[in-house]
Amino acid sequence: MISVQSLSKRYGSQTAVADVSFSCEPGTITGFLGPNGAGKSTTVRMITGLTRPDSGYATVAGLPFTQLRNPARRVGTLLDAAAVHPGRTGRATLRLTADLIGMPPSRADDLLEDVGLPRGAADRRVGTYSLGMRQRLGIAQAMIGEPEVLILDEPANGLDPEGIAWMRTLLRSFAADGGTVLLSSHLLGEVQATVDRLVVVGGGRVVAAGSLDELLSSAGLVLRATDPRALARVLFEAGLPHVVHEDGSTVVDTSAPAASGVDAESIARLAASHGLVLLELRQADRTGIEDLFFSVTRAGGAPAGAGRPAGDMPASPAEVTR
Ligand SMILES: Nc1ncnc2c1ncn2[C@@H]1O[C@H](COP(=O)(O)OP(=O)(O)OP(=O)(O)O)[C@@H](O)[C@H]1O
Repeated sequence: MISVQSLSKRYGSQTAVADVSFSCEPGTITGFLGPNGAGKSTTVRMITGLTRPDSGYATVAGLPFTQLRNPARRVGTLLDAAAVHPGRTGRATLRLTADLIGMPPSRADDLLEDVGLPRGAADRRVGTYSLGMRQRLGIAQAMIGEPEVLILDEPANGLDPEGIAWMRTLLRSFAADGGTVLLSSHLLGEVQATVDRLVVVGGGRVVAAGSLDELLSSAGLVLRATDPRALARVLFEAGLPHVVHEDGSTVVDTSAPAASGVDAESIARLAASHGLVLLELRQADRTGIEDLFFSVTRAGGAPAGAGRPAGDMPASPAEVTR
């Protein structure tokens, strides 16, 4: 469990993080998204005790990070994969960490295999590693203490598509075993395929938060019927806000209060009850998370320091900050 309560941080006149709150539950992967300079790293550094907040606090596994005894046994962190001694081998690096936190050397050897750094690579000096290999080593280091929480800053950086798929499987299995994951990333597609929940920041503030399904489905439902005009009439009579597009599709705005509780099934039943044949019925997530990302960061992502409160944002379907 990670709990972040009203964290704020300024550097001189620059607001890096302003009143950020969210929580990450066991068994879930939370994506922490935002454009460059949005305040992700500063927030992660405050959660992990590396940066002191001006106000607010964060707890991990029930305590402020700095108060955890042997924190690596509770919380695994990957904040900078480059911050590893280049002269040591991958195996020596992991064995040293294992020794420091009271884990057996065999744990290091097992993890090297698990993260895809077999003997040949594990016994080479880290200085010769590619960025993707360093990320794999960094993930192994984060997991070596068998923690219950993982906090990873841009872990997919430098991984090839096979590596990204591997990491996704690894994190999903960690969460399936009850682990909590906070994953900061600007790789929108990667986040979409991996996380259950999203916290999106812009200009140091949370501009959207919620489950992935909730945030994506807030774009609405796309319908296509054999008789689009009859469909529009039925939707109008049902009081459901909708837009008919030139290509013949109709989008029902399920984020509107009048459409509260409306989902694909209720729309399908409504159409069927009027004898309408639907050729298509799906969430309006064609551009998916990318659309969400740009809409919320445009809306709330004033440059850090501009001090624009989240409440000033134009109403947007993605505005479900809780
Ligand atoms: N040590 C520092 N001193 C001064 N300003 C800082 C410091 N650290 C961060 N900032 C500023 O705070 C803001 C947020 O930075 P932060 O690194 O947290 O963003 P980010 O979302 O992690 O960005 P990126 O994706 O580029 O890493 C930026 O405007 C940055 O310039």
